[in-house]
Amino acid sequence: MPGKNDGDVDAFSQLPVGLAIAVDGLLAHVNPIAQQILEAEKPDDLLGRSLFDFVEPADLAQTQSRLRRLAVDGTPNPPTEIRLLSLRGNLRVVVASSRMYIFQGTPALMIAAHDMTRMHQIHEQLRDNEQSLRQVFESMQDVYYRTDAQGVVQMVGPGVRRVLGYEPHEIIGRKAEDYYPHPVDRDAFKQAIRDHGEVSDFPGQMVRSDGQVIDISISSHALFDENGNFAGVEGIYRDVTERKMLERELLRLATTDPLTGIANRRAFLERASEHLKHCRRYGSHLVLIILDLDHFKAINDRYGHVAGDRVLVRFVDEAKQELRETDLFGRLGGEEFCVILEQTTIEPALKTIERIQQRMRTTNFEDNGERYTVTVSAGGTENLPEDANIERLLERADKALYQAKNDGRDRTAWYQE
Ligand SMILES: Nc1nc2c(ncn2[C@@H]2O[C@H](COP(=O)(O)OP(=O)(O)OP(=O)(O)O)[C@@H](O)[C@H]2O)c(=O)[nH]1
Repeated sequence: MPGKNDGDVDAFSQLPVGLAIAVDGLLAHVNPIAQQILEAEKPDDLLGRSLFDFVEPADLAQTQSRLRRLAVDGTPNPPTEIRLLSLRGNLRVVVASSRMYIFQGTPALMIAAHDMTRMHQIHEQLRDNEQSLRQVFESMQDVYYRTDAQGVVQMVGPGVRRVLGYEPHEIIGRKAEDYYPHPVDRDAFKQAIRDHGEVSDFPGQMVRSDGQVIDISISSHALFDENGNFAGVEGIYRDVTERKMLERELLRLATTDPLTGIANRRAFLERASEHLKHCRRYGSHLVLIILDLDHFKAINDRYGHVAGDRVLVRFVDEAKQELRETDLFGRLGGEEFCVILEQTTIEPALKTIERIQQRMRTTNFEDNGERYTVTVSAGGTENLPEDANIERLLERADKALYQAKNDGRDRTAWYQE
């Protein structure tokens, strides 16, 4: 016998939602979309079966209690997310609401369900993607950051904890330049961004929360608003302190004489050439002197190579006592050294060298139970306007040194035309 609402069923069936009617908990009617949701080929596959056969076990208790409540007080259930299992065993996510209904004269339950499975899958996927992105972001060695046009930090990644020792919220809202020990570094960075719109591996330094200054490398680009106005900078920076330390150490090893710690031949000649260029530009004076230990071969032969090394190291220490920080001092090789005294003339230079020679005359060495001293000969020259390179001065100083050796050693000779 048709019930008073039965005429509606056909109309409901046209709705773009899944519709199911259950009498005594058993499915009595399903529309095509409900069929689709539950992956049934024909209504008969579903009719007569319990509603709860299709509810995912985890959602079963809650669904049963909601439907029981509806049967008691008759108030329609608001839309709620429920997980279903289709006939093929696939998980379907629906948002369902239910109400009482009279079906063929019998009290029944009408359930309308909106299929959210695809949406749910997209959400899950997005959540997974977001989680992986967050993980990447969290474990990133670099610090992501974004500033506004005034250089105020708008966003900073969690890497800042490791690199600068601050929590991201402590940095956000502050000026990026507050963390630069040298304002010129920040100025150079801003200029590069202005000139090129981006920088890659740009060097700089920052101060950590514990006060330690670290070396950083920045790769960033300028941001612009919709009107094309400069709106800030976005990019990453990374801590390169260790790399810089290694680079400095490599440079030190490449430019230092390992025995005495002063400049090696190559580094000395490079710096000497710079000095000469500077003197030529400003018409200033410099004096170049080669210092050579006397009869050094005999020291090695008599007391051994290690004793010879000790003499070389001691000589450098003694000479340094008489030289100024600004004087250039290097080892040309073997027992041959070179000094460049800037902005000076022969007279004061001679006095400096004489003091070095005097120190060596009074420095006693003791090996194999014997005490001995080592003397030093020197040959010097001044720069001339026509000196185009440092080799010219070295040649002249070498000739003067030869003269000093010939004249009896332990003395200084000056180059004469
Ligand atoms: N112990 C030591 N000896 C070195 C080193 N480099 C070079 N020599 C030695 O220094 C000696 C230099 O000898 P020579 O060039 O003949 O000069 P010299 O004996 O000082 O004689 P004059 O310069 O004419 O006074 C050689 O025996 C080299 O083997 C070094 O790093 N350590």
